Amino acid sequence: MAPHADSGSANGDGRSSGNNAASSSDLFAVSSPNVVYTDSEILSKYTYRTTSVTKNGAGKYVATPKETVYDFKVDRKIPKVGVMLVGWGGNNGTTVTAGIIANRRGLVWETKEGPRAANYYGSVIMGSTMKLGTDPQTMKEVNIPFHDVLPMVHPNDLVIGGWDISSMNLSDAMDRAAVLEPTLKMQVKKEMAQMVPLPSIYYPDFIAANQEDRADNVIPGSKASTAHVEKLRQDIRDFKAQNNLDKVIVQWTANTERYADIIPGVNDTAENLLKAIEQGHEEVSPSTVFAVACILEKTPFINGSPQNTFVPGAVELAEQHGAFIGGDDFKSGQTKMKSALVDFLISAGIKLTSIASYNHLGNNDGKNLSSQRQFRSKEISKSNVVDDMVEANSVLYAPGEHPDHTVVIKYMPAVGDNKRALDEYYAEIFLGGHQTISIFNVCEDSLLASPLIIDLVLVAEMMTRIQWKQASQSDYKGFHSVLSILSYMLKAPLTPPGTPVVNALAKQRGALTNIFRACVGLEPESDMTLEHKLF
Ligand SMILES: NC(=O)c1ccc[n+]([C@@H]2O[C@H](COP(=O)([O-])OP(=O)(O)OC[C@H]3O[C@@H](n4cnc5c(N)ncnc54)[C@H](O)[C@@H]3O)[C@@H](O)[C@H]2O)c1
Ligand SMILES: O=P([O-])([O-])O[C@@H]1[C@@H](O)[C@H](O)[C@@H](O)[C@H](O)[C@@H]1O
Repeated sequence: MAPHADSGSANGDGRSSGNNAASSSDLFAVSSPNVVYTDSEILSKYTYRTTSVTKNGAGKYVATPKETVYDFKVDRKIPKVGVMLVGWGGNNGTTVTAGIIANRRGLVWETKEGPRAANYYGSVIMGSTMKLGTDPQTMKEVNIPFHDVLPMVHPNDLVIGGWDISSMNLSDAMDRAAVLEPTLKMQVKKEMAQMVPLPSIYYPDFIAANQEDRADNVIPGSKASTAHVEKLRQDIRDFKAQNNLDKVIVQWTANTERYADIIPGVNDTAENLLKAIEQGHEEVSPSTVFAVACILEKTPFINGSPQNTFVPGAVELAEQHGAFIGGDDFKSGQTKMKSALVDFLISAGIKLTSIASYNHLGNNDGKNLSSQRQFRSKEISKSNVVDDMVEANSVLYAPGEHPDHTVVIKYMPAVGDNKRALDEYYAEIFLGGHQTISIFNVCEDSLLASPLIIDLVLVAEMMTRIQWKQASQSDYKGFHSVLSILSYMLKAPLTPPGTPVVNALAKQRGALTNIFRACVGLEPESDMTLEHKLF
């Protein structure tokens, strides 16, 4: 039976934006000489204001305000978009698929707390708002749904497909995942039973040996090959054609792999990586093969897991082909909390001295992470999330000084997908005092990660329709291949080579918000509210 994708047709009484029409925000228009709406584009002239800081001969900082004028161009036509998940049959893959079907059909289901209706809670794009501005009469803030700031795809309209080394159809896999209420599952299982993951590549050494019993849906070959790259490229082309799509976005939500060694002559450059794949080098991981296939297909590829999929050769290849990549590791619960709490403590002048992060979970992800080499990938992504905030505060921390930080993950099958996260934050406060913050956080991991999968698709796709140039230039071009704008959804944000990593959650959200605002000629969100102070 040919693998089936989710239909993606926006029917039923779920909300849909209606595909393939030039979309204009019904909610607002910007009235400015710097913003022009045509039928197909939004053209805006944006003055980007920053402060350049240098040191003079006396070692004193000199802060110089700087202005750069950019022209942005947004394609208003909302395309028909497909998303292909690697690891489609997993907890996240089945959950996000069921969630989109439930929203598209406006489903309601009974629970012991009463009826529950489909929603997109936990999606920053679908569940949050941004300040548009202030009403001059009432002096009150006017906030709009984040999704309405630019002509973005609606998740109800996404067509879903993907690959898995497990042949289980999505309905049985949803049962295996044990994430959703039976009263919801019974309403979507018929559609999901028709969805069967495409066979995938499987190189046993990269994931835990305990995953072997799932691997009954495998493309022949246990190491990288050009044939594997070409097969995956063909899969993408077939999916696009079969579903009459304008675009496809691919996301890795398969198991966490061990780190790949970075080997000069093997994966350090684009040329060497392609040659290593051709030669079947055993240090090229399945996720890197997927990344290469997507780059060559100019299909955005996002890594939702912590392994170093984007070896230097893969990044260089993406840059050469002008293809978008993003990652790493969905920032869903314990780490999301950490990236907000650490920012709060340190920016409040409280000297955080130790962070103990423990969690246990019982899903297949936890089973895979019970293997040391796969855990190490996750330990890295969960540990580095405080670095930027610590380094930014030289009042509290001497160069090289940082809080103690430990990460522990244990596999406890009994709790399934409902991860228990226990954190202790210990800090020095005024006059030798201490503050101890203990958090017990039950994260239903797949219900927290699935909305991020949606956000990553919507933002990555939107970025394919945004171009820029400096006012003095003639030709527009796309953003850099490494989509650091995705950082808010990721634990270990990938950034263009040589650029800094920002983990502070508020800064990440600010970047996403203000870049999208700039694309319609609006100034960054400012909480100065001078209009409420200077009168
Ligand atoms: N809150 C979260 O759930 C969360 C947060 C951050 C990161 N992640 C990461 O997301 C990934 C998926 O999480 P999950 O809970 O869905 O895990 P899961 O184990 O339920 O699903 C992973 C799926 O990937 C499949 N798979 C493994 N290797 C594959 C390959 N080479 N090609 C295709 N499919 C393959 C497996 O058969 C399985 O169905 C994990 O790497 C996890 O660490 C999850
Ligand atoms: O909650 P969070 O730190 O963002 O991320 C989660 C970890 O706490 C958990 O141990 C791991 O199994 C999940 O894949 C995910 O990474």
